[in-house]
Amino acid sequence: MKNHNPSPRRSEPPLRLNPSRMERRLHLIRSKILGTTCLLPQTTRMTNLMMMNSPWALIWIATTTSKLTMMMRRSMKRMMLRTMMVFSHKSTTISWQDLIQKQRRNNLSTKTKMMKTKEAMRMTLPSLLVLMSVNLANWKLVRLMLEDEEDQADISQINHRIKEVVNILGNFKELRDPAKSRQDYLDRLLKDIATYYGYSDFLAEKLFNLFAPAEAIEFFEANEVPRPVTIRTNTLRTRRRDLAQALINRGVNLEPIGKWTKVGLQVFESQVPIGATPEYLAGHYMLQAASSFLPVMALAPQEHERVLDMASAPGGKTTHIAALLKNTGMVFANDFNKDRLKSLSANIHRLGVKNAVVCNYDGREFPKVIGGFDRVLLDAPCSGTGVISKDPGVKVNKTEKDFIDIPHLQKQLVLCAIDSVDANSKTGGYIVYSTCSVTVDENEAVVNYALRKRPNVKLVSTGIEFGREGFTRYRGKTFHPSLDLTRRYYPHMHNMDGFYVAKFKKFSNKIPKQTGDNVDEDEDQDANESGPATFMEDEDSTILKDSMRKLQKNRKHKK
Ligand SMILES: C[S@@+](CC[C@H](N)C(=O)[O-])C[C@H]1O[C@@H](n2cnc3c(N)ncnc32)[C@H](O)[C@@H]1O
Repeated sequence: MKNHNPSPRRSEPPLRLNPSRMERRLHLIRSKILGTTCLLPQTTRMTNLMMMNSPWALIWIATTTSKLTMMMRRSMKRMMLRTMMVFSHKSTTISWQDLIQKQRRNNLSTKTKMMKTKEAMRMTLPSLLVLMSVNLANWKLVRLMLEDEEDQADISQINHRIKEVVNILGNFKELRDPAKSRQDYLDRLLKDIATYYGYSDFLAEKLFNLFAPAEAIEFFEANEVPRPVTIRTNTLRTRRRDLAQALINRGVNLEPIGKWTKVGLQVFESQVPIGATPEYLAGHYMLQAASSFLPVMALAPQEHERVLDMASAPGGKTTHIAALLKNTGMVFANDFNKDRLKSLSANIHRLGVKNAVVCNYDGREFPKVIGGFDRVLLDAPCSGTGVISKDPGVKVNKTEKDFIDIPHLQKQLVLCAIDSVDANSKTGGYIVYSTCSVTVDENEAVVNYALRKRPNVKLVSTGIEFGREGFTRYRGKTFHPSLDLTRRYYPHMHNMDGFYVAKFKKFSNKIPKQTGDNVDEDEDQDANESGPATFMEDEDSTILKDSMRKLQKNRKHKK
C-alpha cells in the first residue's frame, strides 16, 4: 500500500492501519469527529475521514445527530455522497497532491480539475463543521453501529430484503420458505427496519405493530421526509385571501392546504424567510403544522366562552382558540414549563390576542387552581412518535420506561381536564385530548382510562371529516366501542404529522361510582389518589385570595 505525505502544510503521523479495520475506523471517528481541534484546513485529515471503508458510517453520523434539521440532514447526505463519489478510489489514505495528480491523469484541464476538487472540498466543509458538533451521546451510537457486523451489510441489500420480506408476509402461504416461521420473518424484518431507518429495536417494534407490514414501511418511509411547510392565517389580524396575496407579492408560492381548513396555507417555496416576513412580524399568521389545527377545530370554542388550554406553550393552539373566540370570553393559557412561557407570551402579543391569561401550573393542579370552564384542551406532553421527521432523536431516545411514565402523566392530566369543565355550561361542556404521538399507550389507552374513571363523560365525534378511526381493540386489549369516534392521523396517509384527537362531552358534574368491570390493576394506580377534584366556589376563592396575597408579598419583596 502506498504511503502518502499526509499534509501539504505540516507533516502528521500517518494513520496506523493495523491491527483491524474496526480499530482504524474508531480511531478516525474519535480523532476527526470528536476531536477538539479545528480540522477543517487540514485536507489530509478531511480526506482520511472520507476514506473510511464504510462511507455509510459517515453519512449515518452526519444524518442522525439530533441537532440537525431534516433539511440539513438531507442536503448533507447529498453533499457527502457527491463528495465521496469524487474522492472514491482504492488507496487507504489520500492527500491534496494525490487528488490533483489523479485529476491530471484524467483528460480534464487543470483549471477544471482544480475547480472540481475545490468544489468537492467546499461542499464538504459545512458537513464537517456539523460533524464536529456530534456529541458524546451519539458517540455511543456510532460505536454500537460500527461494532454490529450486521450493520456493515450493504444498506441497499437491507432495503431489498425489507421489501422481499414484506412481500412474503403479504402472501405467506405461497411465498414462504417452509423452513421458516412467520415469526422468523418478522424478527428479520424488525431488525432490518431498525438498522435501515435508525430506530431502537424497541421503538421499531412498537411502531411496526400499529400497521400491517406493508403499511408500516410506508410509515417509516414517511418519517424520513419533511412534512409540508404550513401556516395558519390569524383571523384576528387579516383574511386568508389578503394574506395569500401579500405573501405571493413577496415571492411566496403557496395554496390552501385543503378543503377541511379555511385558514391554512401550504408554502411550496419562498424567496423570503417565511418566519421573518413583515406579515409574520405583524402577526398575520402562525407557522404551524397542519395537524395542529385539528384539536382546536375539534374543540370548536364559541364566542364568550371560558376556555382552558392546559398545556399551551408555545401557543399555536391558544392563539387559534383566541381567534375562534374572536378575542371575546377568555382563554387560560397554562404551561408547566416556565421557560416555554416566553414564546407563549410572545406569540400571544404578536398575534394580537387580548383575551388570554397566561399561567404556570402543573396541569394536575386544575381545577383546584380554577375550574368551571366551558371547554378544555389538553394537548398533552407526549413521546413525539408522530413528529419523527422533525425530531429524529425520538428514534433512539425513547425507552420502555417513557411509555410507562408519559401515559401515567397523561392519565392524570386528562382526569384533571375533565374535572375542570362545567357540565352545565350552556354552550360547551367539552374536553379535547390530543397528542402528537401515534402509540396506543398514549392515546386510546389514556382515553379508555378516562372513560372508566369518569363515567360522567362520553366520547363524541371530533367533527373532523377525515382521519382514521381510533382502535377499539389492540393486541389483546379491548377498549370501549366508542373509541372509534376518536381520530388518528399519519404522515404516510395524510401527509401531516402523526396525531391523535379525542373529544369528550361532560354531561354531569357528579362522578358516578365505577362499575369495576374490566379494571386493570396497573391502570388503577394511575387514579387520582385524592379523588375527583371538582370546582367549588368557596374553595376556589380561598385559593385565589391566598395566591394573590403571596403574589403581592413577592412583588413588595422584589421592590
Ligand atoms: C405538545 S406540547 C404543547 C403544544 C401547544 N399546545 C401548542 O400548540 O403550541 C406539551 C406541553 O405540555 C407542557 N407540560 C408538560 N407537563 C405538563 C404538566 N404537568 N402540566 C402542564 N403542562 C405540562 C410542556 O411544557 C409542553 O409545552
